[in-house]
Amino acid sequence: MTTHTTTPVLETRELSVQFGGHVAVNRVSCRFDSGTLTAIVGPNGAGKTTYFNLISGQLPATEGEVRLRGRVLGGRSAAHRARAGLGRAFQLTQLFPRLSVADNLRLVVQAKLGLGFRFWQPASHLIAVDREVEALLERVDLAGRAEVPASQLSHGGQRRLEVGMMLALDPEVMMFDEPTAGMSLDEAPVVLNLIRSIKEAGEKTILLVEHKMDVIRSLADRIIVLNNGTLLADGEPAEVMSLPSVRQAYLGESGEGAT
Ligand SMILES: Nc1ncnc2c1ncn2[C@@H]1O[C@H](COP(=O)(O)OP(=O)(O)OP(=O)(O)O)[C@@H](O)[C@H]1O
Repeated sequence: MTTHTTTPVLETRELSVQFGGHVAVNRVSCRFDSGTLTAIVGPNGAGKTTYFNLISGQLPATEGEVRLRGRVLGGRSAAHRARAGLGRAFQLTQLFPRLSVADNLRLVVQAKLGLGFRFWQPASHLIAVDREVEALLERVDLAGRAEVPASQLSHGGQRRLEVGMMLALDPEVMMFDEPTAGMSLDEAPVVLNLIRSIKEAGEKTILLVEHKMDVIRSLADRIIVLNNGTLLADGEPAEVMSLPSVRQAYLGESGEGAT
């Protein structure tokens, strides 16, 4: 049995949720450390997004706990968990569609800096906010679209803006649920390179739900495999993906997509 001497950044213990008679996530215990990127994989309906929802507080657990730096988050709301350091790039639910791209980011930056939404601010605060917004626009490759309403961005642009909003919060834990889904071939690398650079900086704990094997191979230090809500395997990517039980469950008996 592995013994752990340090407190992980994030931990789930026996985390479970049941919908009616169906156990969608079943006693999943996992630890996630700083500077690591863990891919959460599994077949459709395995419980990946539900596991994310339990961690981020979108969904209350039936049993078990989520701990951030050792502290049980209990029934804390998603907003509380975000403030505590659990960030998630949502799927287009956080944007203010009529506000410009820059203003969407500005709202988050102001909230993060504790400036709220007061109209009158010292000039030094406004300059700091503008600088931060400009840097974020560059990072998500939206500098050229800064004044466009968020609703007019492409799907991929909106998803990049959401990533920017999560970066603006600068949470300790960053959760990405299929971050390149629906993106064009030239948009996806922007997000993948961004995730890679965050990982290489080594300060964040990154969780990634992803189906694409090439993305997983290029980014993940570790894979956890869910199947029918249960943790099937946990370890180094090549090793885990070669396990017969994983190939059977995740890739199907044909082994399609295994390479
Ligand atoms: N709110 C809910 N009410 C009832 N059942 C739910 C709810 N949310 C998820 N489920 C069920 O829980 C199971 C896990 O769903 P989940 O979306 O987490 O799977 P997933 O691994 O993310 O799948 P996919 O790869 O297709 O996105 C599925 O059987 C799903 O139908």
